[in-house]
Amino acid sequence: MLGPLNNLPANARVGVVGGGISGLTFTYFLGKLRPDVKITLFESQPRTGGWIHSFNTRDKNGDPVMLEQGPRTLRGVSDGTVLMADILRDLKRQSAIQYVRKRSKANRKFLLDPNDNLVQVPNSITTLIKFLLNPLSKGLISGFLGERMRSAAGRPRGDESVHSFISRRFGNEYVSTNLVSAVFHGIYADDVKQLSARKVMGRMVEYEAKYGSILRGAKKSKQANGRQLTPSGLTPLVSLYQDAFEKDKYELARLCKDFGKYSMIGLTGGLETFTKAVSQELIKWPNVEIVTSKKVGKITLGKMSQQVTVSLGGGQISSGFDHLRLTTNPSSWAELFIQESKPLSELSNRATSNTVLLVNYYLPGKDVLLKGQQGFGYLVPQCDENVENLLGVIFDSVIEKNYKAYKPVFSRTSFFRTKKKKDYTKLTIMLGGHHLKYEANAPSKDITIRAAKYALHNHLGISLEDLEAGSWEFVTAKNCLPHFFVGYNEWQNQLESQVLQTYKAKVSLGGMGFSKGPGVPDVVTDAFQDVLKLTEE
Ligand SMILES: Cc1cc2nc3c(=O)[nH]c(=O)nc-3n(C[C@H](O)[C@H](O)[C@H](O)COP(=O)(O)OP(=O)(O)OC[C@H]3O[C@@H](n4cnc5c(N)ncnc54)[C@H](O)[C@@H]3O)c2cc1C
Ligand SMILES: C=CC1=C(C)c2cc3[nH]c(cc4nc(cc5[nH]c(cc1n2)c(C)c5CCC(=O)O)C(CCC(=O)O)=C4C)c(C)c3C=C
Repeated sequence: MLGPLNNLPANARVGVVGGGISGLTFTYFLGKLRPDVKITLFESQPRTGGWIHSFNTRDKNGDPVMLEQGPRTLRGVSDGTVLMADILRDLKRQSAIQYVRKRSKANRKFLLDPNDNLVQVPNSITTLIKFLLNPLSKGLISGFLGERMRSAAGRPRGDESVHSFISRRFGNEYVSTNLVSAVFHGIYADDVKQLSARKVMGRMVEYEAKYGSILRGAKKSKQANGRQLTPSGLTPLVSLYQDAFEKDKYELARLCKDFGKYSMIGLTGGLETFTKAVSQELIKWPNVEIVTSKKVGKITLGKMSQQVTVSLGGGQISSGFDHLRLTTNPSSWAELFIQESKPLSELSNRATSNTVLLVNYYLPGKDVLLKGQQGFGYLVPQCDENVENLLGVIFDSVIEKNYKAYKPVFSRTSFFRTKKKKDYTKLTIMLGGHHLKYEANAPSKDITIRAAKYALHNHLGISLEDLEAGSWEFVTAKNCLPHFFVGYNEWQNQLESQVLQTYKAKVSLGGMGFSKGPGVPDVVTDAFQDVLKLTEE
């Protein structure tokens, strides 16, 4: 949240809407910094964790298997990841942390070319040559060579789409539709022609505004900044965290240094290991109450008391909050604000979101991915014909097999060799996203699994026999990602200021739609920053 927030009075009551990682970490930071504050967290589902869902099931042989039905990895170079690792250490769960090295096979990413072949995103001279020879690279060399010379005069005053921005800077539309669109499928499940350049590539937009070119800006800012660390080896935000919680500087500096070297971080048992550990901790705290299976409805502000009330369905209400934190998807807020302010509710109506169809495939006893296919997974650009509405496929088994256990120097290492696990294939096929906007209803489970099989057979050459021999799971992640439309930042500022005004700075906005980015580390950082604002003296 960009705006200022009121300081919490002593013994204040705070409500938190949403028990995903945003709501849980907000509650954790606040409950720890201010034990006098009584916090109630409301979650509409029977479980906490939100989109973080490591689903424990059994394969066809009855053996246990964990399938990620949401996020699975965290950026290494990220303050939020450092904060999460430190929380795990506090909860004595740091042994769950694992990482992927930058040079690991699991860090190889592929794109699907128009002939349904995988082409590797370059990480060496050989892969660069292959990549440049692929039809997907059309316009890339000329685009790059001319980028510095290309005038910024056509720059619009306001926002524009990612497609428009990239096409202007690279002097053709191919770079956007063939390459950039694939990357944005793998973060926002969205269409480059509908995504806000300012929201999702703000830094590049700033480079153009300041230096007239993305490449010139990137060079200048690299020379100027690098990764900024304080003299103690902490980033500015981790330094604030260290100060707020009186943490050991050296241990945090070690995390910042180590994680900066890793391409991604995961957790044994899946990312839900984190949200479960935090939930289990919070239920022990006397100042925290977690209320599950309760959907927050309308939010109102008492005229006399100036305290916030929420309705919980069936005529139930919960009142007397000095502050309410919203961490849910902005596309559901119009109905929350309707009773307090119609204009605010109407403004919220502008928010929409994307739905992802998620299919998990698990085959025990065999790795069906070829040697050249071993990597993180592949993404599908918008230029591909793509009858399946595929966004991309993640190769979970490759990631899992290439994880290394994170062992800080001061922890004890095991001298016992771990037993070699049996081979297997685990893939997550992600479909839908913006492609679904043109369909009246999301396709059924059967149709979606059939589309996933078709894609795996055609793109990876997996035999129909192996596909039939595996276990299949399907989940519709309905409205799981905010749609960052052109003009989003302006809308966000407007909505924030109207919320602050309407609810007298007693309601704050967090979660994916209001953090710096949509990733797990971003929402955790955002939760911490807003807790600081509420508790600063
Ligand atoms: C398919 C997919 C893959 C992803 N992959 C990655 C990845 O690899 N790396 C990464 O960093 N990020 C990834 N993300 C993003 C990541 O999932 C989010 O950053 C994170 O889960 C956001 O957490 P949250 O708490 O803000 O929101 P949510 O997880 O959406 O939690 C919100 C909670 O609020 C509850 N709720 C909703 N309405 C109400 C109401 N009215 N009253 C009470 N409760 C309510 C919901 O049930 C939910 O539990 C991915 C997202 C998706 C969908
Ligand atoms: C290469 C295959 C990938 C597919 C398929 C994919 C699908 C997918 N991802 C999201 C949402 C997010 N992904 C994020 C990070 C991320 N995703 C991939 C690759 C694929 N994603 C990589 C290599 C990474 C970076 C590594 C990591 O940070 O984990 C993020 C976080 C972005 C951030 O800034 O931190 C999100 C969010 C969706 C919705 C999706 C469905 C198609």
